[in-house]
Amino acid sequence: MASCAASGSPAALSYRLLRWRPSPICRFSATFSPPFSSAALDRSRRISLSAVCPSPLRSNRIPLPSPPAMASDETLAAKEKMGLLVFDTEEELSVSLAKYAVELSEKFIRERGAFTVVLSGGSLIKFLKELTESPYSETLNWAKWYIFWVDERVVSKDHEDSNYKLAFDVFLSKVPIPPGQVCAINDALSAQGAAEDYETTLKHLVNIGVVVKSATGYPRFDLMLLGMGPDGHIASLFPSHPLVNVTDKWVAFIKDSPKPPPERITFTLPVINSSAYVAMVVAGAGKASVVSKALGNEKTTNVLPVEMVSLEDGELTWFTDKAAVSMLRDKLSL
Ligand SMILES: O=C1O[C@H](COP(=O)(O)O)[C@@H](O)[C@H](O)[C@H]1O
Repeated sequence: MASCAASGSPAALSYRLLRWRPSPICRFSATFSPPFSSAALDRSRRISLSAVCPSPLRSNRIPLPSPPAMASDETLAAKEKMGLLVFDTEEELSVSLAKYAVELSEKFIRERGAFTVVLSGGSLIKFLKELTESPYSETLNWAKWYIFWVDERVVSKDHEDSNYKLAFDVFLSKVPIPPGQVCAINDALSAQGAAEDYETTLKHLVNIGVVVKSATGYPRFDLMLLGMGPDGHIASLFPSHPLVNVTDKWVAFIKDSPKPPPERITFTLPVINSSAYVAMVVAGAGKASVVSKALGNEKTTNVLPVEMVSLEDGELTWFTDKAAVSMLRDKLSL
């Protein structure tokens, strides 16, 4: 079994009694014309907000460009629900991401007594460091957090390639989330076995109400923290790989990942798209051209996995830095 023991804990069982009621999704309704900005926005261009939506969840979001005339209704709807935040520095990005996570943590714990958070590996993890420091390290209700991975490399948990190890070293070892609520893969299994086992664990957590079930029957995580590779991959869903089309599984496995190591497990796209909130955390010039393709308004035929993120009933926010949006900036005249 995947290593989280939440299934047996009394705390987890008590969630069975709680009913999920969808909370109002924060929509970005205010508009402002950027000067291209960043953390300065955080301080000086804060948009006044309605009471239902605390600030970092929707402030400072730069409206994305209008989709092409040929765009489908789905694309249009997805873009309407997207927001883009641009920061001068990675430090400022981390601070804003921490505030965002804190507000969502408070919201979900208040509403249903638990907060389910899905991590990626890679560069995303360094942006969580802020959460391990004061004041968040002391004030957050870590006992109610449940941690999952959107993808994992099929290696032992102490291997340098392990997404679990990366998250543990930088984040999890520094905050008091109960170990039984950290759902890592069973690293003794094959790729297929680990994917099936992780899905079984998720199904159990859905059954006992720790993880919410979406209207379409997939697990609906409260917050998914995604990274994006320079090729436009998210999780272990790679461009042109058949895994991007899988809809009959929650967790799939791959043995020919173009990025090493080759064996991995990954949430499928419908699980990602069932999330309540997704933060797409992308920094650095190496990702500028893919950011430009994903967020620009040109019509292209080769749709990248990152462009397939289109939440059913949730809110997607891009947390970026200036370097990552450098090519988009020209297109948008920011
Ligand atoms: O292999 C992976 O890559 C992506 C992107 O990583 P990054 O270092 O370019 O941000 C990551 O999101 C994923 O979890 C990981 O397994």
